[in-house]
Amino acid sequence: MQITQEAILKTLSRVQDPDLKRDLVSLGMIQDIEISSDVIRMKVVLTTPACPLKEVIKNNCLEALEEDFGKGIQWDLHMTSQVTTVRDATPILPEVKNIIAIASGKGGVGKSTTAVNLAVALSELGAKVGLIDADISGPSIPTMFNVEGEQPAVKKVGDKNVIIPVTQYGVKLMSIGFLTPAESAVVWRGPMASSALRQFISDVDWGELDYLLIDLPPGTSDIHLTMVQTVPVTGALIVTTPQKVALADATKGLSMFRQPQINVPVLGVVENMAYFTPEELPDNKYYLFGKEGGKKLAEKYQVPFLGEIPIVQSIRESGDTGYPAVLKTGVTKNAYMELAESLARQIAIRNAQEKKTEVVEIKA
Ligand SMILES: Nc1ncnc2c1ncn2[C@@H]1O[C@H](COP(=O)(O)OP(=O)(O)OP(=O)(O)O)[C@@H](O)[C@H]1O
Repeated sequence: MQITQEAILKTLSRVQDPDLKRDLVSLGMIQDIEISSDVIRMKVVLTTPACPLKEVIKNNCLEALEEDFGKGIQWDLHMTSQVTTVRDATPILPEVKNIIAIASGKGGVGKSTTAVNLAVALSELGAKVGLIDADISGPSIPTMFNVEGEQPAVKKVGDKNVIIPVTQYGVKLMSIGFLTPAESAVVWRGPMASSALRQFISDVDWGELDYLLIDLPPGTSDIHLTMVQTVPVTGALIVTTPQKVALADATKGLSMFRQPQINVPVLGVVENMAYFTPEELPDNKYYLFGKEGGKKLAEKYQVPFLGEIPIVQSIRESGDTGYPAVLKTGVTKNAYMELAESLARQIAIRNAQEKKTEVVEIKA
């Protein structure tokens, strides 16, 4: 068969993205085909740099091309990515593609730890990432990133002052902890906390981001409502531990996002502290809080189960010293990297299959 752009596209229209269940050509993933006498180059544009199926897709393309055009041709497939979005260009966060809420029902289940390690993992995988610490009365992000005491700069854009986020480990950060001394016990009234979150969303110079994660306070609160009233949230990740009391609260959290008037897609459930493992013996697993509670919750509510994070001493130490566990090697790094890939994958699936989220309007 003669090798033309049309012929190549026809061949590759047989190859499907395994997650999106559509062919690569109609998804616009095959770009910039260059045919020369010794090599044929093209870009394969994936939906996220964190795509765990990169190799599978590449091999499927090469197989189809060889099948149609025979062996002996040198194909150069440049696997690249452009994170997808369903957001419109709005005045609020126009360059932010996906806004992801990290929520839990119960306090202390490791929501902030998960948010921190996910943000760093996504950045390590090549995405542009921001993280808002929306836990206004108990901010922990500055400590977990070892940036306590940092003060974000302010710059003037037109007649408006905008805050420059603090950047650490490749992630842009904003937290009330940067604006109030850590030891001062600020009692935030609901409206003040809500206005702080609104400011973090609209008065911070976030620039271009693939993923902006919002680490919410536990439970369901005014802050949750403020978030969904201020920006359209792409989806929510629910963090839980396996024991019954945590699962009952996680169910409430999950149901809140699903209420018809809120209607934020739940991207999945992650089970933190799923089992204890000594780092030097990662095959030894002790199910201190019961087994597979998060998984069963995900099954019951028909949302994806995105993975298990074990209890490991170094995860706690990493939080306290401000050097996220995902930056170290070993069992914890792998767990968080896999979780980041699963989350990015669910965001791409959600963007391909579901409508954009609308900002919630509360009628008086
Ligand atoms: N997988 C884990 N292994 C070991 N320790 C963990 C793990 N996950 C979280 N922790 C530790 O548990 C404690 C609570 O975690 P974290 O602050 O992330 O919880 P949270 O759900 O965000 O809490 P809050 O309700 O205050 O928002 C911290 O000391 C943290 O280091």
